Amino acid sequence: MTIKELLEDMPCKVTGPVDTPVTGIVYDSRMVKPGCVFVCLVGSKTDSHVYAAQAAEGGAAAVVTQHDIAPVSCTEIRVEDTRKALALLSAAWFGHPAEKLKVIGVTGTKGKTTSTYMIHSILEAAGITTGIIGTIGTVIGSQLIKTNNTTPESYDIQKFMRMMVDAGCRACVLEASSIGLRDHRVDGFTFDIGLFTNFSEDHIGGLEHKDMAEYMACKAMLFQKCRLGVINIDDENWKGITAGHTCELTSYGFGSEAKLHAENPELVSQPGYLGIAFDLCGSMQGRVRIDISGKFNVYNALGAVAVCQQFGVALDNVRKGLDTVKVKGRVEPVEVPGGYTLLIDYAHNAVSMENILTTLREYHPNRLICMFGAGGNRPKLRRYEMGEVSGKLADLSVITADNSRYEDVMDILADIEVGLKKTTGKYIVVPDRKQAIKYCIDNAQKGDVVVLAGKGHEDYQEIKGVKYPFDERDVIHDILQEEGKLPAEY
Ligand SMILES: CC(=O)N[C@H]1[C@@H](OP(=O)(O)OP(=O)(O)OC[C@H]2O[C@@H](n3ccc(=O)[nH]c3=O)[C@H](O)[C@@H]2O)O[C@H](CO)[C@@H](O)[C@@H]1O[C@H](C)C(=O)N[C@@H](C)C(=O)N[C@H](CCC(=O)O)C(=O)O
Ligand SMILES: Nc1ncnc2c1ncn2[C@@H]1O[C@H](COP(=O)(O)OP(=O)(O)OP(=O)(O)O)[C@@H](O)[C@H]1O
Repeated sequence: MTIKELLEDMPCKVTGPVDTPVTGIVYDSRMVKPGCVFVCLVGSKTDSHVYAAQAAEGGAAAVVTQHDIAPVSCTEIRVEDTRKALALLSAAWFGHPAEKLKVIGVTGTKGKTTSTYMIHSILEAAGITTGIIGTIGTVIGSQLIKTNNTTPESYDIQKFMRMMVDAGCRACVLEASSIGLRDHRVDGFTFDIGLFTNFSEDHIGGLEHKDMAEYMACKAMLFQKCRLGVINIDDENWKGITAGHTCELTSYGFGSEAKLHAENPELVSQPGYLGIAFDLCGSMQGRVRIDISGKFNVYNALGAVAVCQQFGVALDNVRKGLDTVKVKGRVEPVEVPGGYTLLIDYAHNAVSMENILTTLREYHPNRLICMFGAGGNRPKLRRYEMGEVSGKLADLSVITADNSRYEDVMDILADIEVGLKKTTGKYIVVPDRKQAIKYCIDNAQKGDVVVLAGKGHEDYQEIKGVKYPFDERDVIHDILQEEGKLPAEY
C-alpha cells in the first residue's frame, strides 16, 4: 500500500511524495521502522511532534502532524486532529476489519465489562464466535492479550479486529470508555450496536473529564457512531446520553414501557453459588438464571439479551449463555471447602463497594466479611469513604494492602481507619495481603460471604514502581494447599 492509497478519503494536506510504499503505522517514535508512517500525538506528558524529525531520519516514509513542525526529510501529512487520523489510517491499513464483523460497543459508568462478557457468552452459546476488547484485555478464542486501557488506542483496536476476522470471529464486543470515545480511539468505523448501561459520577478531574457534562457528552458520542442504540431507560440520564443520537433506539429496564423488561427477580443462594433468576418479558419471554450475584446484574443481563436479540439468538442459547457466564474478578466465586462463599471483586471505590456490599447483604449471609485496601498515590477521600462504607455494611472489615505504589501501606490503612472509626463496624488490620486472605479463610464460618475487594482481574501488586505477581486465585490455592484444605478436584 502506498501513502496515496492509505490516504484515500482522508481530509489532509500533503507535502512530499505520495507514491512511496508504506510498511506500517506507528504512534510511538521508539517503534519507528523504515517505510512506516509515524503519527504524532499530543499526549498528556509528551507532544510527539518533537520526534517527527528523528522519525524521518529513522526512515519513516511520512509523518502525520496537526501543528507546525520544522521541515522534515520525508512526506508530511497535515491533518486537523492526529488522533482521528490515526484511527482512519489504522482502519485502512488493516483493511477495515469492522466491516467484516458485527461490532457492539458498550458504554456506561458501571457494568461494561460484565455486559461484554454476558454478550460474549450468549453469542458463543449460539455458535457466533465473538472477540472481546476491554478492561480485562482482548479475548480472541482462548487467547487473552493484556492491554493498558479499557478502550485501547485506535491502532490496537483495528489490529485486534483484524486478528478477530482472521481467527473466524463474526462479532466483536468492545468496551467504549468515555475517554476512548473522546480521544477518537473508536473512530474509523460504525458500531452495529451501542449499549448504554448506566451513568453516575466517576472519572472527573486529573487527566480525565473536566466535569459531568463533558463526561456525559463523551458517552453520548457512541450513539452518534452506531446503527442501533440499546438503552437502559431506568437510568434517569438516558435522555442526556442519547441527546443528538443518529441511530435507532430500543430500550430495556424493569418497567413494562421498556421493549425488553424483567419481572420477578429472585436471589439464588447456595454455599459457593450466589446468583439471580428473573423473567424476561416483552420482546423475549422466559425465565433465566445468571450465575453472578447482584440485582444490578439483571440490568447487565437485560442489556446483553437485548443486544443478542439483534442476532436472532434463541431463548435456549440466552439461558445457556447467562447460566454459564464467568467474569474474571467481578463477584467471581472461588471454590473453597467449609460451606462459606468466597468472592473476588474489582470494587475499588466507595460507590462500587457500597453496591457490592448492599447486594451481598440481600443474600442474608451468616456474616458479610469484606477484605480490602486502597491504592497509594490516589485521593485520600476515597480511603475514608471506603472505610466508612465497609464499616457500615460489613460485619467484619479486614483492611490490607492494595497497590500501595509509592506510599507506606500503614499510612493508607490509617486513612481507611478514619472512615471505619466513624462507624461501629468491627475491623482488623492485616497489612500483608496474602496474610489477610489467609485470615479470612481461617476464620470464615459456614454461611459467611467473604469478599476480597479491589484487585478483581489484576494479577499483580504494585509497590514502589514494581509490579509483583499477585493473582488472588493463585494465592488462595497456595493457602489451601499449605493448609491441606485443597478440594480433591483442583
Ligand atoms: C491520559 C491518557 O488518556 N493517556 C493515554 C494516552 O497517553 P498519552 O497520550 O498521555 O501519552 P504521552 O506519554 O503523553 O505520549 C504521547 C504520545 O507520544 C508518544 N511518544 C512518547 C515518548 C517518546 O519517546 N516517543 C513518542 O512517540 C507516545 O507513544 C504517545 O503516542 O495514550 C496512551 C496510548 O493510547 C494511553 O495508554 C494512555 O492511557 C493512560 C494509561 C490512562 O491512564 N488513561 C486513562 C485516563 C484512560 O484512558 N482511561 C479510560 C477509561 C477507563 C475506565 O472506564 O475505567 C480507558 O479507556 O482506559
Ligand atoms: N449495572 C451495574 N450497576 C451498578 N453496579 C454495577 C453494575 N454492573 C457491575 N457493577 C459493579 O461495578 C463493578 C465493576 O463492574 P464492571 O467491571 O462490569 O463495570 P465497568 O463499567 O467495566 O467498570 P470499570 O470502568 O470500573 O472497569 C462490579 O464489580 C460491580 O460491583
